Amino acid sequence: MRTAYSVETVRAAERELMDRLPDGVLMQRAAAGLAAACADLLRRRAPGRVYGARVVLLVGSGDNGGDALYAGARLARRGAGVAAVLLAPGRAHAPGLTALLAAGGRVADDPFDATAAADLVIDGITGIGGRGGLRPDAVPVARAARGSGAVVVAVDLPSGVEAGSGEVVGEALRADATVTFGTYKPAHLIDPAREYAGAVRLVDIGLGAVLPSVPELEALQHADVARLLPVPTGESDKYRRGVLGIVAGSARYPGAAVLAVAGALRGGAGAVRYVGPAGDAVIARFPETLVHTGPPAKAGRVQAWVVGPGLGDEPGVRDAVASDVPVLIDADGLRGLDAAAVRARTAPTLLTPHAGEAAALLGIPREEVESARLTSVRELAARYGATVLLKGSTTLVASPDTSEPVRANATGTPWLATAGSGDVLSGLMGSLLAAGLTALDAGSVGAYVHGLAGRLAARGAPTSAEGVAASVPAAWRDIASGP
Ligand SMILES: NC(=O)C1=CN([C@@H]2O[C@H](COP(=O)(O)OP(=O)(O)OC[C@H]3O[C@@H](n4cnc5c(N)ncnc54)[C@H](OP(=O)(O)O)[C@@H]3O)[C@@H](O)[C@H]2O)[C@@H](O)CC1
Ligand SMILES: [K+]
Repeated sequence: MRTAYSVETVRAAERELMDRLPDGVLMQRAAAGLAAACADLLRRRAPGRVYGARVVLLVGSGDNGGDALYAGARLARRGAGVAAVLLAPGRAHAPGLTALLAAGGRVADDPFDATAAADLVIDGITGIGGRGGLRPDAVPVARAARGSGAVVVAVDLPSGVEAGSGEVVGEALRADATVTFGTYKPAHLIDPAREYAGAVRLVDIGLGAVLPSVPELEALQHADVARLLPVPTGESDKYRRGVLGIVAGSARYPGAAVLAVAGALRGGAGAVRYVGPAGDAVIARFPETLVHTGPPAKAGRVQAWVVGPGLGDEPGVRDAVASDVPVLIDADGLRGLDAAAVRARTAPTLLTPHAGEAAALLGIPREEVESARLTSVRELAARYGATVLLKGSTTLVASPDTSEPVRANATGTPWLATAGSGDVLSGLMGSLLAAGLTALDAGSVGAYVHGLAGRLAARGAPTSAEGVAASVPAAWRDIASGP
């Protein structure tokens, strides 16, 4: 599990730890880890060593620049040629600068000449103290660094991203790798910032001992998902594995029903009951489906419902919402959803909007959701008293219980942005709900498996929703077989 804490929590923990340690110890730990990571990266590039490599430090006015200066001093002591570009010359971290100069480093005469010749650039412009994207004076230098062909290593965070939300307002410096300290921050797990960070390495500075036990955000990894995937036992029959009811499809969109059923069957449901007007299309593709044409309430026993994919104006949402089993509501099911009725439910509810649907539910413009995804998913969960999965390049899943961390999933691929892929995801998560996973687990495990299936189906080329569904077993096997 990767866990992330808010900037406020990180700062409080750092204060507590600093009180127990001699001055400067934390920054030295950070700089040592940063220098070691940079040395690794230099060794992987021609000429394959630290000695003689050209390293440029981009140094802002805070401690993030201090980390860069001390790491630069360590690399200079190992024979690298280190030049510091001071973006706020009078305010650069003074002891760090002294250490760099004492180790044989220098201040760059011209930032553009220095970056053009660099093998490696260490971005120490801003870390958790940065606000509002790169400032205008930093932008040309950052662009020159990015365009230089040097490896760019971000200190703690790519400068210009919002540490606590993963937003990027204005310009940020895209890194090949990021070295962070003590704990991940939300920006390492949430797009678009996550994407700016490149490969993230976490350096232990002893913060774990003083961080609260519950993080703000977490991202499941293979081993976590493997533990949560339902596995049938000798005693399992179809009811124990979970019967999922699906209310989906319409005369106009029969395919959505077929794809939701495809996702559900690959998600391990013991049986799938389909309710709606697309029964013929469903049976033609999946003859094992139990088809029902009346209202959902009369369809027979299920352990969970999925309602909404391709539903158009077909009825059925109210029946599912009124049921006493877990319900997943997606797509057309979310239109005009009655918040009071959802809040009154006694069994778990999982809402799975994309940004546009989330915006409609919140009554705000889509761009506002896109730019504040963490806040939006939490707000929706609170308003509806439901678990909410907000789709996107990083999917976020929030429980209405605010003591639970929000889950972030980044296994997806842009190739998943294809018609019907969301219908497959609904069925898959519905199966997991029917198998007894909590809404938070069903949402985050479903998103993880679906994202991986998308990658396996695409392998760098376009794929279809059917292809994604067909790749779910391979993704499942990959996860279950361990790291
Ligand atoms: N605390 C610890 O124990 C440890 C902390 N560590 C390290 O400290 C970092 C946090 O340091 P920090 O708090 O000094 O803030 P930091 O990220 O350097 O930036 C703030 C400075 O930048 C400025 N500035 C703001 N926005 C800007 C912008 N858009 N563009 C340009 N400039 C901007 C702002 O100045 P001002 O607004 O006054 O002009 C302010 O001076 C953390 O990320 C980690 O790397 C590690 O050593 C481990 C131990
Ligand atoms: K940085």
